[in-house]
Amino acid sequence: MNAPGGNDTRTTGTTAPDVPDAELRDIRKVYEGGARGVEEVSLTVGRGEFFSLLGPSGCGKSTTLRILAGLERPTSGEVRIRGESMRGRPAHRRPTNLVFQRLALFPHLTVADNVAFGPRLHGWPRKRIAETVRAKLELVGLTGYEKRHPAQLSGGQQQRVAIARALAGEPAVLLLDEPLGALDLRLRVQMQQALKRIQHDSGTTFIYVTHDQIEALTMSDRMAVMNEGRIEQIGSPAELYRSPRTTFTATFLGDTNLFEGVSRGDVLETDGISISLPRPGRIASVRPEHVAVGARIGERFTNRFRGRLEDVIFQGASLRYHVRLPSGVLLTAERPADTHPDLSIGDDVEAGWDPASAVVLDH
Ligand SMILES: Nc1ncnc2c1ncn2[C@@H]1O[C@H](COP(=O)(O)OP(=O)(O)OP(=O)(O)O)[C@@H](O)[C@H]1O
Repeated sequence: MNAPGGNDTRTTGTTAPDVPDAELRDIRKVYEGGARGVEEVSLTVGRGEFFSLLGPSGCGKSTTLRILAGLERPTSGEVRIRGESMRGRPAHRRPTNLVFQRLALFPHLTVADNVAFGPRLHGWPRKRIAETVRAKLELVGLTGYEKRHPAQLSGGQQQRVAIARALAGEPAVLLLDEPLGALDLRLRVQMQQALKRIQHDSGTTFIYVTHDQIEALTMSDRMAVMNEGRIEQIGSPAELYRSPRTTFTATFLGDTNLFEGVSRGDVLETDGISISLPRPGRIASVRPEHVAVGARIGERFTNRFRGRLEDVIFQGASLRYHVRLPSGVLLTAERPADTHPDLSIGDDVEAGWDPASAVVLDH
């Protein structure tokens, strides 16, 4: 039987396994000239976690990552890695490594020599270097490519070499800044799965910056949604998707029907309609997949309205419906394509949802 939190066999060194791999405490960064990078960012990333920083351009993701890496000094606050303060410690002496969108592979070196570069610089014994190169290339699925040069590899393969190289020095935390941003969509999806597997198999903690919601939702164990230099919410993808606390998180992670109005007990008066909520509140979010639509829908959808079907959008596995209510409110519903009711644009339809599927938001 393992001690609490002590079931991680991947622990290296002498640090207690329950010490988180990375901690940011009240980090604030004001750039020279006064631009605000981040404000009051605090987060804790555990051993072997795949943790993402997600948010729109300029929200402070890269600033946060660069502060962790030691490439940027915080104006205030503290960075700890495996329990140790990183204050005053330069990037090359931190147990972290960085992978960027733009690869920095050495074009004149072979794949094996690229991966061996860091360990050689640190004077590792030859046998250990050879074993590391073998193991890391196996990890990223590039056994047999040792003697090739970067120019002889596809974009995805080059990115795998960059990951193998970044993992060669056994960093405590691998920091990845939009590493798949330059790849086309198909390759990107393939590489997302590959990266997730590499992270899992290596047991290394990954902190991953992306502005792509799907990427963060599909890859992360936990994630932080960032907005204007602050963290809006931290949680597992399912928690954040199902129970967003703010309008920003609800709308940034997937689509939603948002209602804002006057709260009267559990009823929200909004834009000429009244809807029942699971608890009192002024703002509520209802995901399209929770909205039923049909000529008639069941009694259990107590929030039930008649309207005009304005649009039916085929999305492959699902259909998206837009229903305009007489009050002008537009409801979006999404249903599996194989269960779609026989409806045409212009039809008078019912749309509605069970009050329990609404989420009341803070602001
Ligand atoms: N070197 C710098 N000097 C001044 N301001 C900066 C600097 N780097 C970033 N900023 C500002 O800090 C804020 C956060 O930038 P940051 O690059 O961290 O955002 P981001 O979320 O990574 O954005 P993107 O997805 O576009 O890379 C922005 O307002 C940006 O203009």
